Amino acid sequence: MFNKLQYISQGETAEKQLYNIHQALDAGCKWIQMRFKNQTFENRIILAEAVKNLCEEYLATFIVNDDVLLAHKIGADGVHLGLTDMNILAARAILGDTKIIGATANTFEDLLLQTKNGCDYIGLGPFQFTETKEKLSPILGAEGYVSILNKMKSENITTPVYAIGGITLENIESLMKTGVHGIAVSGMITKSLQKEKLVQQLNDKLHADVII
Ligand SMILES: Cc1ncc(COP(=O)(O)OP(=O)(O)O)c(N)n1
Ligand SMILES: Cc1nc(C(=O)O)sc1CCOP(=O)(O)O
Ligand SMILES: [Mg+2]
Repeated sequence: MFNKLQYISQGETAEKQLYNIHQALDAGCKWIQMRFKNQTFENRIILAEAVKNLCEEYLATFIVNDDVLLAHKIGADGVHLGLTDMNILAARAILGDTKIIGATANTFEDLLLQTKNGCDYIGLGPFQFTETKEKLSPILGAEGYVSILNKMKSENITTPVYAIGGITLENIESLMKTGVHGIAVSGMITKSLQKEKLVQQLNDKLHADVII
């Protein structure tokens, strides 16, 4: 089963991205999504190669945001695709069955479509406002997760769901109670001055027994 904590990278330059990813790995993150927007393919491939090597060294899973062809070219562990990115079926045809394909959802209808198309996990959000992403979909709040996760249960959909968007340490308990498998975070880890302690605290909360 997938790790319960996914770190999504930040950084205006390739150097800053690599630094942030290295810090997250040193702090104990075992799943990295490289999110490096508005860059040339060449810049992204240079960074992706370096991140792939680093993740191999740290025995971490490495997925690429948005770009199926880049993920395929460098042999990443997978991709994360949003509602306006490449379709999951098309991505599966390129990457095959062994690679991870994550998909974004904001509603139960999105989730139904993405799971029918065979994604491996869902990134469901945003939980709350975040400055990390522009053009956010409507905010779900804890109630949104309860409603969507309950519908999933009644339809016997078992694809793991990751909560995303503005998540802080204080939110984890209530989010885990909704039945999500884990969380995907960017700002919280990137900005932390005590990353190792934070990742330990996150993992403790993510692995605590919750009564749903
Ligand atoms: C785990 C996870 N969930 C959701 C997203 C958002 O993907 P997308 O909607 O394609 O937006 P961008 O990240 O591409 O701006 C994600 N990246 N990861
Ligand atoms: C990349 C992304 N996607 C979102 C969605 O709702 O689909 S929210 C988001 C940003 C996640 O970063 P942070 O933890 O800093 O808020
Ligand atoms: Mg995208």
